[in-house]
Amino acid sequence: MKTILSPNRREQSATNERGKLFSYTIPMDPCDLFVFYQSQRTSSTGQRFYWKNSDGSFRIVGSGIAATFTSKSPERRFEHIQQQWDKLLQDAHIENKYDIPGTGPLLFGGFSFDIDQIPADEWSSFGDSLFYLPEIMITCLDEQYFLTMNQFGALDQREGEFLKQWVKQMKGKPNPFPKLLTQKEYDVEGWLQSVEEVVDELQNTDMQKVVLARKLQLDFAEPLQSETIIDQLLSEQPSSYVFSMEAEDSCFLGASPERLVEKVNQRVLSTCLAGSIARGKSEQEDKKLGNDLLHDSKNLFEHGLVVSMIEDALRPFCEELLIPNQPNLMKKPYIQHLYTPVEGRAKKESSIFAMVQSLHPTPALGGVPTRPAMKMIRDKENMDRGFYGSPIGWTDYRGNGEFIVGIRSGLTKGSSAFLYAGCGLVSDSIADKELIETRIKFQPMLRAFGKESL
Ligand SMILES: C=C(O[C@H]1C=CC=C(C(=O)O)[C@@H]1O)C(=O)O
Ligand SMILES: [Mg+2]
Repeated sequence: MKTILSPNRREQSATNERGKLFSYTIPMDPCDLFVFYQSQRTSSTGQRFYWKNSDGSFRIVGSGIAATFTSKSPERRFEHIQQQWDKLLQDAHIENKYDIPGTGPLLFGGFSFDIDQIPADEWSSFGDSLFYLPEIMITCLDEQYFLTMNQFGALDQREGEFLKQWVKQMKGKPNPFPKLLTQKEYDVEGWLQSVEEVVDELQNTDMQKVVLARKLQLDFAEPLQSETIIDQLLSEQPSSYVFSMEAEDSCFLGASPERLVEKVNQRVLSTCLAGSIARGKSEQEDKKLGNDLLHDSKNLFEHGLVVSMIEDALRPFCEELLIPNQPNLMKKPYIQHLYTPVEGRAKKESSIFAMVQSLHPTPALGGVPTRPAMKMIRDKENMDRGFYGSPIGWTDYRGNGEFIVGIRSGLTKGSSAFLYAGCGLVSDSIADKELIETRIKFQPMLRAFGKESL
């Protein structure tokens, strides 16, 4: 079981009990949220987050931490975060005239993949659950911009006006990458061996699927700055979610194609994503590969398990749930996936945290059945996934929110970076093919770190 939390973090957690929250939201002129993130480097490194949804219609950036939320009881972390959040909101003073999701007090953060894995040093700043209520936040929904300020103790509203003027004048480009010194692909032979052992289990037991991941390490000559990587992700992965969450000297970031769950008022959206193939070099080859994927029994099985699980997990929270019978293709640079969109109408009392808890991990990252698959991952992967493959996202004080699955992602810590990629193993998986699939999945993050390929 993990017990992390630096003294610094514990102190910040205590601010939750420090008194009344004052939160205040005002509209503002259009600005570049990413430039704002950059501009906060000197004042707030380690305390920033950035989020862009897949079509770019919703973006948020946060800087400074008004309160940190963690849970002392890993088994009950989802409820604990929710309880602390509800408690804080109970007597908060909120001034927000705008009925816009993602404005006003908002929590941004995520959960680790597996509370029972032995924690790795590189993830020490994140723990099992970590959420921030930002001091300053800019929200952009459909090109409408809002500034939210959160503070314990009365807020001087003139600060907001001052900040708005200041944001208007911001400019800048991120620094270039520091020099790459070494690159390490962890024990490929050992990983292939683990894949074969897992496949053997899948052929000889009731287990149907296990997702096995691996990691790469890159070491640079100087500390990494998260904005350098986000800048690359924003230009190279425009149709993915782009996210970053800093914690002390670390940052978890990536460009994920996979929504776990979105809830706005009662509308619920989720995504079943599993089954993969490369992109073609020509349009014709690309079409052929896509078509092969749509008819490939191994990939269809890998995908179908995700659809059934998501359906079962969301059903109790929804009055209505719509799921197509056949998957589509989702095409991203380097990769195409089998994709089934899910749409539902939430029951009035359904909370996004409860849905996240029930969905995590889907068989796109865990396996079927979940518990034995998680044990298998713990035993065979030889690493701590940390926040890789986990729910990361936001929820506002009105209960709207969105969480994605933190894949196509990596962690920076000082001058090192750790990149992660996994693949869904089923009984007819072939180890070498799965290795190639993980190589394709590393590609976007490698490029974001200035590397062409492995
Ligand atoms: C585990 C990852 O991808 C998942 C999501 C989509 C397709 C997958 C697959 O085909 O294996 C994986 O289940 C990853 O990108 O690290
Ligand atoms: Mg796969």
